Amino acid sequence: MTKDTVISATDLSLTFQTNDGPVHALKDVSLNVEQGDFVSFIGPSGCGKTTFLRVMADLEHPTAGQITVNGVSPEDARKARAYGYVFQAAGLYPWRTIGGNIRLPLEIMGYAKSDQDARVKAVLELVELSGFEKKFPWQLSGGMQQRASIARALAFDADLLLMDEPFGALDEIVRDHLNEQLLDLWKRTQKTICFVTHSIPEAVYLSTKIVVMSPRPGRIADIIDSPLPRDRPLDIRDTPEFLEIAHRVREGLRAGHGDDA
Ligand SMILES: Nc1ncnc2c1ncn2[C@@H]1O[C@H](COP(=O)(O)OP(=O)(O)OP(=O)(O)O)[C@@H](O)[C@H]1O
Repeated sequence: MTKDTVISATDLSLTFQTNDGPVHALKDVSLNVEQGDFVSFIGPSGCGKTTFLRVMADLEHPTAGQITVNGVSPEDARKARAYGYVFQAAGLYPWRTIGGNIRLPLEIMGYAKSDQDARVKAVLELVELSGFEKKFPWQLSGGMQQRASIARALAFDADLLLMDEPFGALDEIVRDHLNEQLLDLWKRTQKTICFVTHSIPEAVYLSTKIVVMSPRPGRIADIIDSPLPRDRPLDIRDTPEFLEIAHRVREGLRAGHGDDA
């Protein structure tokens, strides 16, 4: 672990006790995420991707092993507002404007009105939604709503962004556009991003590191450090380098699937 290590997990396991017996959601997971990394977690349904993100966010507690976030426990990191969390659904309150939705956590935390105004303006610019502050969520497209939810997660200006399949429900063209915008935002802000996805092209296009996970129990099947440059036009997806990484991800997924593939 270096001074720039944001997430450090060692032999992390989490077993849920259910009526049907124990569910091993994570088993002996070890991973380091460094400052400025864009890390994607990819794997079949139920392999523990969301659980891992929730452990980072102190929303679940590991049953074995260690994890630190910015060098401290997830609980202390949460209290220090070390991360923003973006959910699969935008989850905006329909009776609040876009600005009002972004402002809500700042209001709850008691930020001064002038500070709230400045932060709302800044994050709307970051996600290219300036001018939409007074609109209601239903007046925006699905992609724009998801950008608003990213803006809300950025409101505290945390260096770490945890994103749980934020674009999964969007069509491919919108998703391509949001992927480009997210890469641009990541480069401009130099944030560290942990991103859950089911899509191989999305994982390869976005990431500096791809974590391939396998189910039953949730383990890491492969960690791929991407050789792609940080500047990535969308058509990089047609290059042999890109296709080679995508192939390795697919192989990792296949190997992890075992006999029931
Ligand atoms: N609170 C819980 N209680 C019991 N079991 C749970 C709980 N949360 C998750 N699980 C189980 O843990 C395993 C991992 O779930 P998790 O949601 O982390 O997977 P995932 O990889 O994110 O799946 P998906 O891609 O479908 O979102 C699954 O078998 C799931 O049913």
